[in-house]
Amino acid sequence: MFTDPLPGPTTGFWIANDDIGVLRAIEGSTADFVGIDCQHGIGDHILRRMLEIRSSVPRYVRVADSSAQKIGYALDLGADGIIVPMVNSVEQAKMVTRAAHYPPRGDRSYGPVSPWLSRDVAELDSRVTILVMIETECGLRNAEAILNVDGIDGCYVGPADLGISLGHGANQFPPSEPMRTALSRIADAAQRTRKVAGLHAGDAALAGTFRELGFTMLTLANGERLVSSGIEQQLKASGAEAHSATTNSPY
Ligand SMILES: C[C@H](O)CC(=O)C(=O)O
Repeated sequence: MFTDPLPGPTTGFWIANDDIGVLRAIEGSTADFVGIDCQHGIGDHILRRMLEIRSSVPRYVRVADSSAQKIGYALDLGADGIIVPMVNSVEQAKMVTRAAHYPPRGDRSYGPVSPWLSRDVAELDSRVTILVMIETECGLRNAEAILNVDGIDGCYVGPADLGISLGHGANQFPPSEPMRTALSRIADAAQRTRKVAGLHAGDAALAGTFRELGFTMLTLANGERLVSSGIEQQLKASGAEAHSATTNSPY
């Protein structure tokens, strides 16, 4: 849960497959957070192993959908927060907060799993951060009202999905002019509602551009791309021929 004053600029990475080693490397770095992708990336089965060891780097799980089952499962395993895809309305945002909190705030079912998790309901309830993904034309229209929902800590924008929904295409790295306008609207809505504005920057070199638009919480790359660029860098440093298959992927 983010409290006022909101955190300053933060930078994180995604884990999109079963790279527990890369996850531990990110957790041992100065990254501010890690996103674990259970929507397009890894399946739920590996999540338990990923979260069974405590980390001082917050781990936000992107759940597959906004169902109470997916949200409860990630939190029971010890996610510090959830990133919920495709949140388009106030009603959906309210359902998400209810699924993430125990009564009286919500209707989450009790079942902490990871050994290091507290068994105290109030303590468990207070550690949950909720980020909703604004990534459709409808979500953009309702962004301010969604962010205003009590219990929503902020938004996280998926530029590819938002670009597709607005008819500008998936490749928004760097963002086109109409995309910049849309992104500014979301960042401004977050500022007005005193919530965090997050976004996938897709490239470390674009971090400054997105920070200027008002996004404070950025992800730069996923584990596969981190490993890939590390391999390329090592080969180059040794004087060997260096190229990599995935370095140019936006995730
Ligand atoms: C890292 C994410 O997959 C970004 C995303 O969801 C997007 O639509 O862009």
